[in-house]
Amino acid sequence: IQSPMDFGPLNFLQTTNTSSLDFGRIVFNSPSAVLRAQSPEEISMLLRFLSSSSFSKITVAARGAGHSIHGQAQALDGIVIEMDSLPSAISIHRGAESSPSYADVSGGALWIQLLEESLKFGLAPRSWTDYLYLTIGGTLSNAGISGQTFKYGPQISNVLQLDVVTGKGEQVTCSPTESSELFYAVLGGLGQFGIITRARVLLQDAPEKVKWVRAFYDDLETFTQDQELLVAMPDVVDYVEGFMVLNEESLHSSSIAFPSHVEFKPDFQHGNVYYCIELAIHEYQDKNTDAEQVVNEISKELSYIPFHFYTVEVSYFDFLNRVRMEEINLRSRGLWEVPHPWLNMFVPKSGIKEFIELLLGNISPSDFEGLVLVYPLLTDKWDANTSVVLPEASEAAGQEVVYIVGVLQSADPATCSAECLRSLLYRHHHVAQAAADPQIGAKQYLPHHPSQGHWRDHFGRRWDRFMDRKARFDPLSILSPGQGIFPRTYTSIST
Ligand SMILES: Cc1cc2nc3c(=O)[nH]c(=O)nc-3n(C[C@H](O)[C@H](O)[C@H](O)COP(=O)(O)OP(=O)(O)OC[C@H]3O[C@@H](n4cnc5c(N)ncnc54)[C@H](O)[C@@H]3O)c2cc1C
Repeated sequence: IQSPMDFGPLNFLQTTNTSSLDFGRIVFNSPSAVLRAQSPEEISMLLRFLSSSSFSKITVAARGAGHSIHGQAQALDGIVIEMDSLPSAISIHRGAESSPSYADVSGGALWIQLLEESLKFGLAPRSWTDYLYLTIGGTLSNAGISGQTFKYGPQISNVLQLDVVTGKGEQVTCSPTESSELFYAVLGGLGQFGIITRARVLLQDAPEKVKWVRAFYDDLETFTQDQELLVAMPDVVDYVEGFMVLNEESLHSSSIAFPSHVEFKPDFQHGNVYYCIELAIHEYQDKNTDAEQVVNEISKELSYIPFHFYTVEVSYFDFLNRVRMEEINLRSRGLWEVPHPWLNMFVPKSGIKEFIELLLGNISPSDFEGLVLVYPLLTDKWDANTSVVLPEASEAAGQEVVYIVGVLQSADPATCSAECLRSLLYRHHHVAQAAADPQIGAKQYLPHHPSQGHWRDHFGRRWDRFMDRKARFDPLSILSPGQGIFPRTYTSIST
């Protein structure tokens, strides 16, 4: 950028503390300028200018909360738009008989803000992420998954309408019936087709309380069988997740938000690994629900290690905001702002055993720092028109169980040097590559790939559609360069 004045009335900052930083702390690409946009019109003005200037090589990344791992919201020598500068503009609409309740909310607002606002009306979104300090636009650009996904689908299955500024600078309102190609492209679209400035998110009645259960297992097969039993009961169960218990520390750190004394004392010698199922049942004061009884009945159906079944009751807000407690704890120990070489994979049910073996062969369970999440999703709750790709075998088979495995590892520089971090990244890359083999048939969630060839493999038979959508909505490849999918094109287009 020669001078900020080149862009007329837009006010640029040279840089901010956050524009080259993300949660991963692995990639630090500096932009040339930062726009703290005040309105979608400013974003549109910038993108219109860039796509009509034939000399421009400048790229643009929307930055939500910057909770990516590999610089996906960064723009080397380009422009970062910090989306938190837009007014959060949350408005709640209560539905009548046949029309659903929904919220209109800025793409730059955080899910926690939407939760706080909607709870004032006794309403809340149906589908969540585990952590709420992420933006609406950031998670909708990926999928947005958590323990409710088996029941309601990912967050991208719970959106009625979007306002988007395309790579050409056009401001478009889109939905399943209006500019539907753009609507589906943007959902799970990795920021490649447009910038989400407003989303209309489905709401439902919020429960007051939640019965939150943890049950422990000493073998993978029983653990996954019980998880699959639970996701087959969407009428009674509201949330299902699970995690691996690899060492004492992982047992302790995962229990911070769970207010119960857990008596479980596993023996980690001889390479033993344990598992924990987490489930929740909503409690509504004004509906005739007896969550306690539901929990009792469910406990009879499950095959956990005898007696290691723990129940607590917490407010719905505290339940949804549980990871915040872990964040506060980790921050107090200086362990939040450290590198995070995370790997997330969708693994078909048929390959989960082999995948866990592969993973265990490539991590060191005794000193693993962080959490490994393992829980099932049901593919029929995902819309194949969106840009997310699930494992292809599962897509073909209609309703099917796919596991999400989240290797949420921390690399504290005090114990893990730069060399150690490189080695963790290398091992995760190796796991991702080996698991993509048809034998397991896994695909990355929140994907990160080193070359366009890898991206082509990632998208598989959906690659042509992804490219067509790019040509249509961001033909100069201006948007989200940090994903590393398309190189910037310099020729101008007529708009
Ligand atoms: C502690 C933690 C917990 C997490 N838990 C979960 C979880 O439970 N489930 C889950 O699904 N994910 C989870 N994630 C991952 C998270 O959903 C993604 O990293 C998501 O991208 C974060 O949103 P963000 O606002 O920080 O996005 P950013 O990192 O800022 O951006 C991500 C990508 O989206 C683009 N983008 C950002 N805003 C917009 C917009 N408005 N319009 C278009 N493109 C945009 C960016 O350019 C970038 O390419 C977690 C991450 C962390 C760090």
